[in-house]
Amino acid sequence: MSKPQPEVVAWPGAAVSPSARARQLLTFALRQGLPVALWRLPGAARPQLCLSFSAEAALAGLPPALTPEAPAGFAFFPFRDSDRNPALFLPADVFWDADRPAELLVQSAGSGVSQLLGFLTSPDGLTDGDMPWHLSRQPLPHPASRAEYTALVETGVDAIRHGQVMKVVSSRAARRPLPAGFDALRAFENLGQRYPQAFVSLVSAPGAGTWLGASPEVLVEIGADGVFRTMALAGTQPLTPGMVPNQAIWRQKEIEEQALVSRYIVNCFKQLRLREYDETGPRTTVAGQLLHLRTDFAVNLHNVPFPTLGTDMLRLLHPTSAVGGMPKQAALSFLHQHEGYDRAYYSGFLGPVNLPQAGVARLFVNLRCLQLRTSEAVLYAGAGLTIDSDPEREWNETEMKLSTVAAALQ
Ligand SMILES: C=C(O[C@H]1C=CC=C(C(=O)O)[C@@H]1O)C(=O)O
Repeated sequence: MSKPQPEVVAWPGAAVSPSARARQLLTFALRQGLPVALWRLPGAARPQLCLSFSAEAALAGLPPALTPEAPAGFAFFPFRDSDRNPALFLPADVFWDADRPAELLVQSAGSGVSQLLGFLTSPDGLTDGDMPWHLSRQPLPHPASRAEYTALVETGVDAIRHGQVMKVVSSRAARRPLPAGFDALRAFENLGQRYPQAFVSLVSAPGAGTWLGASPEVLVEIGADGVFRTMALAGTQPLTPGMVPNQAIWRQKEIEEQALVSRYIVNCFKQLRLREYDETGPRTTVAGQLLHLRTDFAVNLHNVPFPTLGTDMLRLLHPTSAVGGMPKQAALSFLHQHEGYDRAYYSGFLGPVNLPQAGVARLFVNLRCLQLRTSEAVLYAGAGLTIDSDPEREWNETEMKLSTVAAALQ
């Protein structure tokens, strides 16, 4: 049976700016206690939004299927699936694209749609104060002090030296007060301007809270061109003034750290017995004020008949060794035992599936992100450890990574 096709409905209210329309849609969702996601794809000028009429329907359990027949919506997946951090897939009951601001794509006419259209007809003057962002009910994560993080790095290097793991990505949370008059939508727009090549997102959902981020890392992409893509992104150094990115020099530590991520991806292809992939890199890539090493992997699905490749690879890849480590299970147990806080949705994945076009999926690793709480933000960052890691350098690296999203708090 074919999927029901969404209907185009004209925006019922005044012809205000795309930003004001996004605020109206967000406000409607939040006041109704519904999940909502707003995102701006890398290189795109304007954002897109997806809203679900039921919070329960967004509780997914499994990673999404990435086939054209699968439901359209927005995936929001934690680092580890648990009752505390449920795996979400926000069905696209309403989809809005700021490139076509006067149109709403609705899945089926019903009471949710009538309420939304009623609200949009007379939304009254809205400000951020009117936006009751969803807040996580989980305890605030413990922010690691410099001494605690240093001890974690030392324990990680020891575990590598003793052969328990080859690589592990140790991370930490940091808490920052929200500035007076903080407006999450403006912060999202600000991140979009600062980081044109990032996947910028603002997701608010019951149970998960509200998350804002600017990710540089594709987890799985199936493009309109029928090409499956993923990347191995690791190794970090600052982009200093006057530096030419493709002349950056990398130490053996970063080369090895990134090569392990590439090897992990190649192993996932091997598990699926797929040999026909293209591998390009590693090359230096810019992510805000940072440089990383990146290898791109691509499979042309027109030439390789493998309809479930996206779904299968997503399930094998997450969490990659760019956020967990190698071997995967040993690294994850190390983190569970020693990291000392709940990553929640940091280093999970997120992005649109079959939205708006069936067969297209864009999933990113949830990096360079923060979680909103009542009067503060929780920021997250990690750094890949190898046998050559130096605790002070790793602390500085997490500081640099935190400053990517901290820019939204200025
Ligand atoms: C884990 C993070 O980054 C990953 C992606 C790129 C470079 C990384 C690194 O150099 O350690 C990490 O693997 C993070 O930003 O929190």
